[in-house]
Amino acid sequence: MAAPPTIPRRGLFIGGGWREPALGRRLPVVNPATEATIGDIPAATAEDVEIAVAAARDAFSRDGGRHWSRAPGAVRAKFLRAIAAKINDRKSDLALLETLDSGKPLDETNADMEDVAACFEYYADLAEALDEKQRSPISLPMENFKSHILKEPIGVVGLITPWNYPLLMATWKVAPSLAAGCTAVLKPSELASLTCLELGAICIEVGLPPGVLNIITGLGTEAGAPLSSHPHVDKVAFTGSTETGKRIMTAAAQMVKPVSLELGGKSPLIVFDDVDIDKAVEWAMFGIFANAGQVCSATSRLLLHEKIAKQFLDRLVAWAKNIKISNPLEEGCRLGSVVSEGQYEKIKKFISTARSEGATILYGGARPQHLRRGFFIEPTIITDVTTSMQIWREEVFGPVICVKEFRTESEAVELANDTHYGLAGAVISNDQERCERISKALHSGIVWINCSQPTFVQAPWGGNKRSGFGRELGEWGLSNYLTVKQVTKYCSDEPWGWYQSPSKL
Ligand SMILES: NC(=O)C1=CN([C@@H]2O[C@H](COP(=O)(O)OP(=O)(O)OC[C@H]3O[C@@H](n4cnc5c(N)ncnc54)[C@H](O)[C@@H]3O)[C@@H](O)[C@H]2O)C=CC1
Ligand SMILES: N=C(N)NCCCC(=O)O
Ligand code: NA
Repeated sequence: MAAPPTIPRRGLFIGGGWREPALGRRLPVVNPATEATIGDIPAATAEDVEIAVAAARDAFSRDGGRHWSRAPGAVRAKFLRAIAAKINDRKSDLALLETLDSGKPLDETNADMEDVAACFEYYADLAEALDEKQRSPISLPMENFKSHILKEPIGVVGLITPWNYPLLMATWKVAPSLAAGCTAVLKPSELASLTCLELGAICIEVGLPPGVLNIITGLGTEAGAPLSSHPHVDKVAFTGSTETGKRIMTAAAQMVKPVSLELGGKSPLIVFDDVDIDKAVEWAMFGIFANAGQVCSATSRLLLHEKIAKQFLDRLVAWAKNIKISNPLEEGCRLGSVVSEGQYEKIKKFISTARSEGATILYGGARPQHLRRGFFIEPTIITDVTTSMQIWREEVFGPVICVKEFRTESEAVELANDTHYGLAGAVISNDQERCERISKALHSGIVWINCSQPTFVQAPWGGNKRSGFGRELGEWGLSNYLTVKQVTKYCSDEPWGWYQSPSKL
């Protein structure tokens, strides 16, 4: 097991430097795998939001935007690449900090740090490519006119992010918004902010112009809410719960401020009877037990063809028993703790409600016996589920999968779409045409075929229905932070000639 590092004591990152919160308050940092308090983070309030937004506004318009918002994309790309390089240099200490803060297995946080660096690199490329896309002509039906397009940064953006992939979810917003030329105020989750604060330290090291990125930690109600309603914030991008998403959209609506929302999910995984059972079981496990199921796209509803259901569940239980559940710093850990006591209690409540509604806890459902402290929950498999049960309808955000059987393809699709959410869906079958049909029939923004969860920075990410709207990642992620301006020019020497000219006399 790696030695725990000391937890850096940071301030709020505003205007290029550290600053104590106006009210001087701090919040404890809890390691959920040990329940120990291991440090603290600043607790920003509306006073700090004012200062951070002012710093971002100033950075947006300083020197007419010459050094950032109107600079060539290549200038911004240099900073994004420098950040990526620092993330790579510090990969293992960042992974360790994030594991201590969130309970995620070290192998997962290491992979996440690689994704963080790759995301900064990717948007550096897109920032450069943006220069070539400027002034693209629009063809008009009148030759007296010429028109072209400018893609401009939307302004100051508020980025409010969750704890499940603390630095990665922040990066999905920070990298494209800075690539676009926006300046930003990031508000990470109070449950896991350590690595986002380290991003502030990295911004200092690479000499990012002051105020381009500001990072304020604190509670949602105290720091997130004033950010989402701030009149000088031009857009809010949010990932988190559907309830908080509604609040943010309501606050933003008062100023007709655009929002993009990446919210909860209850995504299905459909398994047909023509599959290699063990391969399919492993994807089903990855879809719900990776990151202890605290994934918005987790495939938490398993739909099994009745012909293979029994055999599949036997193998699923056998594989689940084999998962290494341990302190997330231990080598080979595949299931750490969940993020907090609150989340732990919430998951246990979901399991007890399922039981009292008549479902069967086929496997798991409790604290692993060998772990006395920490917010650990066994991988949990729930059967005998009806479509009116809470466990079928609501997002658990824990290592809990519920199972139903189906007979026909159309029944599978109907069950899969029986949800208010629409983030992701997955199908496993050897019949490629069937997979194609199902990928069209699922009401979701993401479909995985013969897998669940692999995520690539190049491909669009986001949902439908109550999973939100807007797409992150890929070129869509950049468009989120750009506005499109048309510039139309009259280029004839002739007068317009609509009104009659008065006589000259
Ligand atoms: N879709 C996803 O990726 C996530 C979904 N969730 C779901 O949400 C449940 C609750 O978890 P929370 O951490 O409480 O999620 P949350 O949605 O409240 O938190 C996400 C972010 O929003 C901020 N926030 C909270 N209230 C706010 C407000 N009124 N205005 C502006 N910002 C606000 C939080 O401080 C955090 O930075 C989880 O059990 C899970 O079901 C949680 C995290 C991520
Ligand atoms: N990096 C991977 N594999 N997944 C990201 C999931 C993002 C989310 O929960 O919103
Ligand atoms: Na924590």
